[in-house]
Amino acid sequence: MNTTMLRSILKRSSSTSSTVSYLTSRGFSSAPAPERKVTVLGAAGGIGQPLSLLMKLNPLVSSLSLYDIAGTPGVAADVSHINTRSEVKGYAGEDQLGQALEGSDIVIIPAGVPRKPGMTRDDLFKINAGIVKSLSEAIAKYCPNALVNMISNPVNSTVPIAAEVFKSKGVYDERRLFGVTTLDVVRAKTFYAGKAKVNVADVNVPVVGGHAGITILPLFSQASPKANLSDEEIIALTKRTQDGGTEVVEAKAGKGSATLSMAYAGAIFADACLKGLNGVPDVIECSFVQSSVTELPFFASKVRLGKNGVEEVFGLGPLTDFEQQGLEALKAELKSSIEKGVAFVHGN
Ligand SMILES: NC(=O)C1=CN([C@@H]2O[C@H](COP(=O)(O)OP(=O)(O)OC[C@H]3O[C@@H](n4cnc5c(N)ncnc54)[C@H](O)[C@@H]3O)[C@@H](O)[C@H]2O)C=CC1
Ligand SMILES: O=C([O-])CC(=O)C(=O)O
Repeated sequence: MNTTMLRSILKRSSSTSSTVSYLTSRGFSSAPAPERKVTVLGAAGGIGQPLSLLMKLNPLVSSLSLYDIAGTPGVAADVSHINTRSEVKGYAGEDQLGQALEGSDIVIIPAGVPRKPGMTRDDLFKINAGIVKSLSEAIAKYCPNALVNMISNPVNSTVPIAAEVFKSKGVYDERRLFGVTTLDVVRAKTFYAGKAKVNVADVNVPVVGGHAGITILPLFSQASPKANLSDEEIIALTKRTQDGGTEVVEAKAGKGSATLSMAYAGAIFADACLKGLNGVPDVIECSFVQSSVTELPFFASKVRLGKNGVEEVFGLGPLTDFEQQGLEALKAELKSSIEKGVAFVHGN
């Protein structure tokens, strides 16, 4: 397939979603944009590979660094043949991690094990906490100013782990650490559009809280365009959004969790970070960040992205009784997941 054909296919599909505009409106040309290095840690994995592809398509990226413990030379060679702006380099094994990270503007982390049916995201803590801790130590050493997009689960704990590592190394800046919750927003938009029978490209739904089960709180009362959905429909949409990850885990029946939709969501979020860094105004996404929106130290809500990362954390806005109950109900679990991450770094 040549570039013209691919562009025309993407153009047609873009009529259903404005969020892929970076793939379409700017086409594949090298729009004048500053040099930006994006590094993917876990680039040979189920998320890492399609995410690397999507980042290769992003004209805001000038250097794409693909790191994994193994398998990255092949992924990098493959992706590097795509005729877009960025130069691609693959790095495999810990002794190449420093080189992979040096000079990064954004580090995206989908490294770690995924769920199998019957597991919760917290069941991944045992393995992924250690992976995230050692990768965060390397980020602190080699690219302490990078924006970190944490995908590895359990996000509710891995983000606090990264924060504690950065604090212990004296490089923590809360504006530069993000838990990627974009997939919850992507799902909420899709499910809402289906139920409300509105064009999915026009839909916006904030999703707040965290990224596991009931800690995922979509605010359908703030969804646009407005639709007249019954209480039962809102309850069902909320539950489906909260269980979206499990829906995929069960459908994949032991072969992992969401990878393609997550790669899409991760590419959307990284694109928003790049736009913010480049000074594009009013870039707003939901993300799990250090927060004073509630009494919890980390919380997902809408944030404005800018040249320093998070420029503004937005409050929750008016909530319905149902959403208020959901908010109160999620706090205990989210608090204990955050504390578990903090305790892990401090060895207790
Ligand atoms: N935030 C979110 O919304 C979502 C998060 N996830 C999470 O993303 C993570 C990755 O999922 P998949 O890509 O499906 O898993 P996968 O197993 O297909 O890929 C993970 C990759 O990480 C690599 N890896 C392991 N240790 C590493 C290390 N120390 N340094 C660098 N790379 C390392 C592995 O070699 C593998 O290539 C999981 O923890 C999963 O739960 C998945 C979907 C959505
Ligand atoms: O459910 C999982 O384990 C992966 C994930 O975070 C998601 O798909 O939202």
